[in-house]
Amino acid sequence: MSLVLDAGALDRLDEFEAAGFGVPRYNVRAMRAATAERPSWVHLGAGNFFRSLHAVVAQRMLDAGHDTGVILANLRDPAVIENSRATDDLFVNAVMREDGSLEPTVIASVAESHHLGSDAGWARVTEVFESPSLQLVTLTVTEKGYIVSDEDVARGPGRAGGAIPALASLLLARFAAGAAPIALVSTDNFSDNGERLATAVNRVAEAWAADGRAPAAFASWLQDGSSATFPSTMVDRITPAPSPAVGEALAALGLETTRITERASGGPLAAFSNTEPVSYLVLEDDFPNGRPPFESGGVVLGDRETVGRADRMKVCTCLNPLHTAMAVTGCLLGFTRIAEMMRDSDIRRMVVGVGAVEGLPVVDTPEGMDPAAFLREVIEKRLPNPGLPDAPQRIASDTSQKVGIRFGETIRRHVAAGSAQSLTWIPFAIAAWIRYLLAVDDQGAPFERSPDPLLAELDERLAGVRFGEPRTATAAREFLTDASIFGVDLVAAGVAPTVIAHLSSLLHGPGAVRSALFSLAHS
Ligand SMILES: NC(=O)c1ccc[n+]([C@@H]2O[C@H](COP(=O)([O-])OP(=O)(O)OC[C@H]3O[C@@H](n4cnc5c(N)ncnc54)[C@H](O)[C@@H]3O)[C@@H](O)[C@H]2O)c1
Ligand SMILES: O=P(O)(O)OC[C@@H](O)[C@@H](O)[C@H](O)[C@H](O)CO
Repeated sequence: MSLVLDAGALDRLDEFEAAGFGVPRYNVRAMRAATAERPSWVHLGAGNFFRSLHAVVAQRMLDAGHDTGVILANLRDPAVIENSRATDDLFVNAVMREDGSLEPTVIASVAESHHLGSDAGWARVTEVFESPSLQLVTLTVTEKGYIVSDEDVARGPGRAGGAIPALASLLLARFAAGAAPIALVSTDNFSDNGERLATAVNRVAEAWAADGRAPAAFASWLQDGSSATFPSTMVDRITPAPSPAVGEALAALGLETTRITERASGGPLAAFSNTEPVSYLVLEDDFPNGRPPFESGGVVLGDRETVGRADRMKVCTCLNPLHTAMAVTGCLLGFTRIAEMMRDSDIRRMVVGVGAVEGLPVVDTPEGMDPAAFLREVIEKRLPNPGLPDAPQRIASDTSQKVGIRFGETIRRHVAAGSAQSLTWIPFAIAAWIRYLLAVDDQGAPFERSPDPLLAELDERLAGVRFGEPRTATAAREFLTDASIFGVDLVAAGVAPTVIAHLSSLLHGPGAVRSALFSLAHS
């Protein structure tokens, strides 16, 4: 049977079901009409993670009887929304089980999708923001998406700038249209992501209010604590970019729409997402205009403290620091799959060292969760999942935006506990990142680094550190004082000497990364 995701697919869902695909249990057309009339949820940042987490949560709520879906908006590349519309905003979410089998589901919870760079898209999303029924906006715009440039602020309201000024402009329209309350929900991988979003949006609103581009009352409205809220979240589901192998497995089930294209702005686009079985969405329950019935979508709701602890457990201790350490060493050692790296005993020891030995002793325990059990599941099941096509190269993207979040909190806690000087695996991971930045792999061959907004600046700052010259490791000392990168001044924290010692070993020449890793793993 040949299964095609197109405008007629909604009439052929029985064929998808017969071929083994999960299908929506609700009337998709009725959901779209209800959403157009009473929009409730907008998502900004139409990436893979949205498809495998938010859209799945929305589908579960719809299956359980909720009647409105998600309005998807993307700012940057028009191809992202063109890709969504090409399949009538339908896609397949393929869950890759640890036994190698596949669980595909047709997801239909995206009611509309809009490119914010087009007149029509901006007008429709503005209209949605003006609607009193809108309850929340979620974001996955990557860590760098929260950077607000001075030019963005100077440009004033409109859609030309980055994600945060665009969001502030849409909120200004909401304020002008009656100022109904709203929750603004960051679902990017920061600890305390609610606060981070609030800081970014408020900075823009205050600057516009100060130079008369927005009423002063707009900035106060955003900050009064009850009109606009910024709930914290913990989000978790390892979602690699769509992989050709998963596309082939879906094609074997009869799906025709499995082509993967490369977007001009980088990254693949497909009519499917691929992800793991485990997922967590923990939300601070602070929605001033009401909220969808998230409980029926499998979401855990809690207070700020609970969510913050869950988030720090995952982002600062039990998952993302392991990922970052694996990403940079994996790229240096020539790996292209995380699961394969987990079969390497030295790398496994590094992962245990970063998470269990150095992270767990200073982690906060979130209510109802056990960090040691969470970490065990990450190390024993999730990272080694052979079906999950995750790559160190994906995870290495934007490391400059993440290294402080991944390691800074743990280092600060060790400083407070007086144990910072005993750290060795985290300093090794930081040294490996600097070694990675030299763009020479462990064989001595050049490799292409993953995108990162600071690459050019980092090259300049680390120009004195040279492959094959271990003594140049000390040239990184000044860089290690930069708390805006590392979340803490590593020299003041007493961690810099260990980083420099590791970096010196890593700079010895071909084979030095493997040999330093081996020595540390066996010390
Ligand atoms: N993929 C995962 O496993 C995963 C899991 C947990 C959390 N997250 C969070 O979700 C984010 C996105 O992950 P993804 O897998 O969807 O990535 P992706 O590359 O598939 O999508 C990234 C999205 O962010 C937008 N974007 C990129 N740079 C931007 C910028 N400077 N300003 C505004 N928007 C920008 C893109 O247009 C796209 O919509 C991550 O950075 C992370 O914070 C991802
Ligand atoms: O998405 P980033 O860039 O913040 O980090 C890369 C990965 O560590 C991340 O995407 C994980 O897969 C995810 O956090 C798992 O929930």
